Amino acid sequence: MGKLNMSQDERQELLRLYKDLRVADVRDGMDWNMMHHYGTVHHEIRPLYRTRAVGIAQTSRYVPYQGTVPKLSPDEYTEWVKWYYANVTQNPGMKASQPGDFVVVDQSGVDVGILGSNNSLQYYSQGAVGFITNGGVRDTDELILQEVPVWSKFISQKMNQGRIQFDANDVPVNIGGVVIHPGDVIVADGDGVIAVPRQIAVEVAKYAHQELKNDKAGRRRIYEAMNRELDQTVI
Ligand SMILES: O=C([O-])CC(=O)C(=O)O
Ligand SMILES: [Mg+2]
Repeated sequence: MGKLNMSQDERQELLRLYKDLRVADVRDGMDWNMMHHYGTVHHEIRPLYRTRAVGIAQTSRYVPYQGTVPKLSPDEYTEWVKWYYANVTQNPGMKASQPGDFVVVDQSGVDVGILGSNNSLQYYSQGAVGFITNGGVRDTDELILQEVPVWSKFISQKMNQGRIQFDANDVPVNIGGVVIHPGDVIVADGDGVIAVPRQIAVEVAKYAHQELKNDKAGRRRIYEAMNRELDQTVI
């Protein structure tokens, strides 16, 4: 698969349209486009902490390691791990290409913490806005401290070597029952993750905003009746 063919104009427009939408609004916008069956990533994929992120999918896929681990001394193993990360797993793998990327990782169910506090911070510093994997994350205390927004299926203590290998970048991947294509819009918050196919993203945003607007007005009336101080969710 080649590089994503998306103009900067389209990218900026999609990011602008989705910036303030809640996952629930986007869900509604999909329903309003007869996409009831699609977009919602399985609810077992959860945020590490309460946060939100909106970005454009940058995908990569990993599969179980098909080789064997040679019998090595600990010092030889240090070298082997370097070789493994440079050639089999991380370095040829996930990346952030540009600001606004949502890093989407299909790790084929392998029990490793493919995302940790180091690699995710690196991609975050390069402009990635969020991370989702259908597998594990590790270094979770630091991920929370660093405020890197991550959604995952589980926490895993394990490193990659001997367990998982890189397969492909920029391909459609199955994340929690949704095929996420490079260029799809990803919205994630405390309610989980939803992916909007790029082809319908403008239409979906239109009706998502309709729902958000109605919801704000309705809750604002209740706030006022309660004499409750208004916050940014109702103004
Ligand atoms: O090294 C890894 O594969 C994942 C990790 O712990 C990190 O990036 O901090
Ligand atoms: Mg680490």
